[in-house]
Amino acid sequence: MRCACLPLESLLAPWMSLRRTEEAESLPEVPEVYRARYSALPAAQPLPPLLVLALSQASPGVPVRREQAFRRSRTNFPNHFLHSASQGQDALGEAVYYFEADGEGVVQRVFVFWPLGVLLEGPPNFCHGGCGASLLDDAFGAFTNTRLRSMGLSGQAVTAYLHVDYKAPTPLPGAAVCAATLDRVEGRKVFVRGELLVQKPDGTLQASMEANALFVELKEGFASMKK
Ligand SMILES: CCCCCCCCCCCCCCCC(=O)SCCNC(=O)CCNC(=O)[C@H](O)C(C)(C)COP(=O)(O)OP(=O)(O)OC[C@H]1O[C@@H](n2cnc3c(N)ncnc32)[C@H](O)[C@@H]1OP(=O)(O)O
Repeated sequence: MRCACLPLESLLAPWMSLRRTEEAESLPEVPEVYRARYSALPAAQPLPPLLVLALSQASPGVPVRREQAFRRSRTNFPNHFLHSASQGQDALGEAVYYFEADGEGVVQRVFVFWPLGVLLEGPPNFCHGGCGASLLDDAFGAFTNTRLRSMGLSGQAVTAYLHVDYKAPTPLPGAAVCAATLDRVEGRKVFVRGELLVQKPDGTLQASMEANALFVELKEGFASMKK
């Protein structure tokens, strides 16, 4: 039977080998809500097909808006765990963050595409569970903090707990999309839920991990980020 899934090269290339040239490039302006953490995609960088597939399945008929897609700013966060220690040839590739906002500009969902190389292994040929949890935590953090900022709040919240259910192995090499959305809010407490999606051989998406988390907005903010 012919596999309907996206070919591996289209999942990984060119995102696995992308190297930052932020300073050298003239990139489009990024809206203030996203600017603290994200920079625009270079004009020549296509949206990853797996990300487009996840978006079209989550919101059928809604056009994908390229200007809502970003990458993390390495200039602002050079030491970020997922973009320093664990990134590189055959490990994590370059993430693409896509934010969905409502008519008032309030962030409602985030989708984060990650190329996954063979060096992320836990079980043979499958992604380490701790790596998947990190990717989900990162997507949940991206969602919570940009959502708060889009509502005029501090955008400085941290994980209090993260619960992950591993539903199926995540194949390597491969790619995944982490999706995060709001569960509920109680004061400073933001409850988030989401999943890590991979493509099955028949081309459909499957949640290989499901998660929920509590983020707490910091009373005082990050000491290092006082304006
Ligand atoms: C210039 C601008 C630039 C902006 C740019 C943005 C930068 C934005 C960077 C984002 C970055 C994200 C990155 C990814 C996410 C990480 O990886 S974050 C790193 C991992 N997380 C941590 O290190 C957090 C460590 N924990 C803490 O600091 C503190 O425990 C917390 C979570 C802030 C809470 O402390 P607190 O503020 O003193 O609040 P506390 O009164 O203890 O609890 C508040 C409420 O939460 C509940 N709660 C707290 N913990 C729990 C728990 N584990 N279980 C259940 N309930 C709990 C409490 O029961 C309480 O409930 P209520 O009584 O109000 O109903």
